[in-house]
Amino acid sequence: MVVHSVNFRELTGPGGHRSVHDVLELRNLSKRYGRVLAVDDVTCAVRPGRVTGFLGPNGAGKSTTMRMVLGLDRPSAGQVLVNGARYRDLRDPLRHVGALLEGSQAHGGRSAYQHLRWLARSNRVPTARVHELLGHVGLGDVAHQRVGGYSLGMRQRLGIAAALLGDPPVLLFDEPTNGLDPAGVRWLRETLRSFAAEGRTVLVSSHLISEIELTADHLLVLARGRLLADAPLEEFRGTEALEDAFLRLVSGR
Ligand SMILES: Nc1ncnc2c1ncn2[C@@H]1O[C@H](COP(=O)(O)OP(=O)(O)OP(=O)(O)O)[C@@H](O)[C@H]1O
Repeated sequence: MVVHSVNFRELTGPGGHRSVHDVLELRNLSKRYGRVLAVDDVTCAVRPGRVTGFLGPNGAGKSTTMRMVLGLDRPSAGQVLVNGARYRDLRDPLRHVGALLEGSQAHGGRSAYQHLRWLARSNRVPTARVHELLGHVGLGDVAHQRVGGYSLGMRQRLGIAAALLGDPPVLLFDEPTNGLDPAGVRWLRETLRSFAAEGRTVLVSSHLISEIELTADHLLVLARGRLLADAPLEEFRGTEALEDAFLRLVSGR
């Protein structure tokens, strides 16, 4: 599959809404599921103009945090603010926050084009952008095929296109490299870096420490729901390999 390198400024964005101050703030955020405290009093700001890597072992609370940002899960305490507003109070939310979450998929019976056009209409995004994005994420040739027949990597590309539809200043990606081939992984890395260079706020979770090392400027580390680090990557790593610094921190040694 051919993947184009993208200058997203060339795309037809809805425009006129980007603010250089689009910060994502988590304030004393907690989420409890029964006896499990999945997110435990997390306070931090995810800032624009850089890629923030979100690291943590399985079950650390990363996906739960991202779901709360998008209003898909209700915090047990605390709040999430996108540029000072709660997600549910945003008009045309896709124009403020774009997200690729695990398990967020298009209906298998629809084509990629139909899925994106439906999202675009419900968020007042011009249909022209759907055509452009499908080409840019490398799905132009299969745009009218049923999503049910797509490979994992193709589904990820569709999810990335959906996240970009509203040209949002804030982007969340939960394990975005899942299923991507090496060219796709590189494309994604360059895409995330270019978003940060454009002044967007980019939060990306991954278990691939080496990939985060190549992509992120800043790190948030979560373990058992608690925020253990909020630091520039260079500072966090010090003289160690990132993997060693991370494993030492989360094991408490
Ligand atoms: N809907 C739910 N109901 C009950 N418990 C849940 C639910 N969602 C998450 N949890 C629990 O909350 C904790 C945090 O899970 P979460 O999926 O946020 O972690 P994660 O850091 O994204 O993990 P992974 O890296 O494995 O995807 C886990 O103990 C998980 O079992």
